Amino acid sequence: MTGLFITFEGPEGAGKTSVLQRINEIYSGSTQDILFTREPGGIEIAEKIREVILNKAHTAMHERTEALLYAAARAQHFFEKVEPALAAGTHVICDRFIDSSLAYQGHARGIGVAEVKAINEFAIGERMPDVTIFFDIKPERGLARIQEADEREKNRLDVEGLAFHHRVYEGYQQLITSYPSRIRVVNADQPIDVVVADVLAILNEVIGVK
Ligand SMILES: Nc1ncnc2c1ncn2[C@@H]1O[C@H](COP(=O)(O)OP(=O)(O)OP(=O)(O)O)[C@@H](O)[C@H]1O
Ligand SMILES: Cc1cn([C@H]2C[C@H](O)[C@@H](COP(=O)(O)O)O2)c(=O)[nH]c1=O
Repeated sequence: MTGLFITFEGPEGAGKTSVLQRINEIYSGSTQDILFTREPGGIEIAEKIREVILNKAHTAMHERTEALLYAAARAQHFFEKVEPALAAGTHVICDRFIDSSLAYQGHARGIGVAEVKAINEFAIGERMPDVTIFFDIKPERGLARIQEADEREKNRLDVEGLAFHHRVYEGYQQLITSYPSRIRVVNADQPIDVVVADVLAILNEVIGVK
């Protein structure tokens, strides 16, 4: 049986990475076979593309270049790491996937959701996640968390203006309406232990208890 493909999505500072790390610790030593990974990145070639996309010095990057680079990183990561794991029966939990491209490049950058979906179909075919957990937090709250986190270096997208991050949030709201059975919404503006518990409840429901 193939594994389930689960993605975490949401605005900057929503807590996706922190919760993924906590879930990883909770599931380590369990009988469940789960691979934790992230986009853009997750494997060497895609991590190199990540450095190019997120480098703050690359202010001249055209939005179409950006969309194509995310799709290229996704193709490499998907075919090299995600697809083989799913085929071997391993569940995959990925920090960001195609919905990020649809919300950030398609909606917030203004390229168009259908256009960005089309280049991603070229990159990875029509594969969508089985389940997506949306970490719901208003952009101001998420960005404030990042500002407070001294250890975190701000990347080229973090430093976009608030209006951009509002459009990202709006893009995600449209995706939630478009994919009501796939996208599950968790209130990410709660203490991290509560967010972890809410995410675990969904994971236990879809992949079984740890
Ligand atoms: N529930 C929470 N309450 C308060 N602070 C939190 C919570 N979850 C995460 N944080 C803090 O917020 C900051 C951003 O968290 P994290 O990197 O996990 O978010 P993210 O969704 O992965 O962000 P990005 O997509 O921008 O990388 C970190 O400093 C983290 O410690
Ligand atoms: C996959 C993907 C990501 N992005 C943006 C979202 C974030 O600003 C960065 C990734 O940084 P993180 O700390 O790992 O969350 O990239 C995007 O715009 N489009 C995408 O497809």
